[in-house]
Amino acid sequence: METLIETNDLSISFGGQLAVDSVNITVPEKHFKSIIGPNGAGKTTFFNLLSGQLTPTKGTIHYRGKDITKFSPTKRTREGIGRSFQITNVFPNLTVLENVRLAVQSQAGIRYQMLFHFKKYRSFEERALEWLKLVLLDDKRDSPACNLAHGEKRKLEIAMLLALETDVLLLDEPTAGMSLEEVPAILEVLKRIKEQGKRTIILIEHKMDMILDLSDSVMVLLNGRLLADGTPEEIMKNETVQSAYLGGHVE
Ligand SMILES: Nc1ncnc2c1ncn2[C@@H]1O[C@H](COP(=O)(O)OP(=O)(O)OP(=O)(O)O)[C@@H](O)[C@H]1O
Repeated sequence: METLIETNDLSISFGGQLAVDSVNITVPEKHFKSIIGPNGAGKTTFFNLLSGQLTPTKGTIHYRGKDITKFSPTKRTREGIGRSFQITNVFPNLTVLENVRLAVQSQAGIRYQMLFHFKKYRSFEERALEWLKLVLLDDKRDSPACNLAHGEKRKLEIAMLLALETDVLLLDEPTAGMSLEEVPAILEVLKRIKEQGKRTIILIEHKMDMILDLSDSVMVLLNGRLLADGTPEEIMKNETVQSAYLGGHVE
């Protein structure tokens, strides 16, 4: 598989403190990589470096062999790296379907065109419905977005991200703030996206047990440094990971 993303010596410091410290990773195409680590380990900062919200103090990021270290978030999305919150905010009074349709239109590059042919509009809507089906939210297609439960809103965000058709999906804790009942539905959505076999997924997740099955690899950050990077089995067996992050209590 072709390497999609490669970081070299990637580092950023805030006020002299290294939040991400010389991280080297490679992510192949169609790979599912999870990032774990305790609070303050640097996971979100690392994500912000990948998506372009932050510029590194040192090091580089390559995407398909191209140096994108200085690219803006918008330019990175155009290149193929999508992150859910880069999407224009969900419009609360529009329906679920309309929100996704707008994301489809945006991907087609006609966001600012007020009038277009009805047939084209229908094809955008059909495409939007496909994304809604993939995230198991098509039954809510006509609900205003503001009426969705928290878990459903996260599904909507994922559908809108999918609609941008980027090769890479950066998902920052999709289950955050969810009730226990809502978590399996998001897991199912992630599984479906993975099974489609089209995207490379990089995911931050605190609920480690839930992502082990899905992940091709797991990277562990601690104090900004890459403590380990390997298959879920390797990570679970890794003694440094067990003592440093898991407190030695891995079943
Ligand atoms: N903009 C910033 N300015 C100063 N320090 C920052 C900034 N962003 C992050 N940090 C610091 O960098 C370190 C890593 O934070 P980060 O949010 O990336 O960790 P995290 O692993 O995502 O944590 P959590 O699991 O709690 O979200 C922390 O010490 C944090 O205080």
